[in-house]
Formats: sequence, structure tokens, C-alpha cells
Amino acid sequence: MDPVFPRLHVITGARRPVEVVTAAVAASLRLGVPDQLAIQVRVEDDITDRAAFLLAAEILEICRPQNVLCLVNDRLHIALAVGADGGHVGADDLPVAAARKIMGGVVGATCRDPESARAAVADGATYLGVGPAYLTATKPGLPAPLGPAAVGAVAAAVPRTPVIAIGGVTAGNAGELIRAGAIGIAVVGAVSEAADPGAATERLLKALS
Ligand SMILES: Cc1ncc(COP(=O)(O)OP(=O)(O)O)c(N)n1
Ligand SMILES: Cc1ncsc1CCOP(=O)(O)O
Ligand SMILES: [Mg+2]
Repeated sequence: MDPVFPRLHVITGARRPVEVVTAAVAASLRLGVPDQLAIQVRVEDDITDRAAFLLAAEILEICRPQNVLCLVNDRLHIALAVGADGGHVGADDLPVAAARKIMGGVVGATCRDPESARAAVADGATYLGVGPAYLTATKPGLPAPLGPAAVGAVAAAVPRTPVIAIGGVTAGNAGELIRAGAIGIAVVGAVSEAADPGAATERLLKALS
């Protein structure tokens, strides 16, 4: 695993995704840490593949010149078609082993417990997204929040694989997740819903430094 795996994953929401990504990338450049930022293109299920493809291509054009990692959620065919750096899969998506077969780059996998974490790593996951760490309104129907200790238990089970905590993460609670063992965080609302997404990204990056 590349030792410089990004520690802040900004995931696009429905609101102004291109504006948010532009601001997040600019913030990482202001702080001189574009290698610490990843952008994950995530669209709702009712968005067509064509619209998702066009959005992912536009976002990749913002990320690539600055060496900001660009991942696509769920739709690995779109990740491959635009030439993104990788993709992220969860329980309703391609199994990790199948994702690994078609994706030469980064494969992220959602895990909530040590056993599934070890299985995902054995199947070829590059990093794990672990959550929900805290309550979140962004994705309905999730299990109860894990809290920092359970996130840390997953991280301890896969010591050579980066664990990215997700779900209700803010600049205020990021520190306790890192202290528990996560190497980074993924956010939707903390950046997408912020009045100033660039300033919000700076706060999150500083909370990780
Ligand atoms: C970094 C990261 N971690 C977890 C997820 C969630 O993926 P998944 O469980 O497949 O849910 P959806 O995001 O597809 O609704 C993620 N996207 N990123
Ligand atoms: C997709 C997903 N999976 C677990 S929590 C989550 C949403 C995280 O959004 P937010 O950062 O706004 O809580
Ligand atoms: Mg998914």
C-alpha cells in the first residue's frame, strides 16, 4: 500500500458537486496537501449512468492535474470509463473480489466489523470505509452508529490497511476517530452542506494534521 493514502475523503452530495469539489481541491492546495485529499464521486441511485459518467469525467478533470485521488462510488464501469483512480463498493455493490478483478487501481470496501474487514482485505481491498461512526442524516436505513471504539476494533484487525471512518464525521469529532485507529475520514455533509466548502475542507484537513 502506498504510504501516502489520502486521509480526507470528500464525497459528493446532490448539492453543487462540481463547486464543492473545486473548493475542496483548492483548499488542499492552499494547505499544500493535495496528496491528503481524495474525492469520491457519489450520485443517488436514480441518476442515470450517462449523467454520472459526465459528472465523474468533469470531477476527474479537476482532480487529476492536482494529483488529487479521484474515486467513483458503486459504479465501477464508470470509474473505468472515465479513467478514475478507483472505486468504492459496499454490500449492495459488486463483491470486493469481483471489483478487484476488473479494477486495477484503488478498491475501497465498506466494513463494519473485524471479520468482514479481514475478508475484504483478503479479497483485495485497498482501504476500508468503516461506519456509520456517528448518526448521519445523509444515508437513511443504516445500522446504529459504531462509535470510535468499534471503528478502532476494525482498524486493529487489518493493521496494514487504511481505515477511513465515515458517517456523521466533523472537524470536531475527527480526532477521536484517528486516536481510535482510523487513518482518515470520509464526509458528505461536513463539506457539501457547509456555507463555505473550501473553509470546511481546510478545517477537516487541519483536524487531521
Ligand atoms: C469511504 C466510504 N466508506 C463507506 C461508503 C459507503 O458505501 P456503501 O456502503 O456501498 O453505501 P453507498 O455510499 O453506496 O450508499 C462510502 N461510499 N465511502
Ligand atoms: C454513505 C454513507 N455510508 C455510511 S455513512 C454514509 C453517509 C455519510 O455522510 P455524512 O458525512 O453526511 O454523515
Ligand atoms: Mg455502495
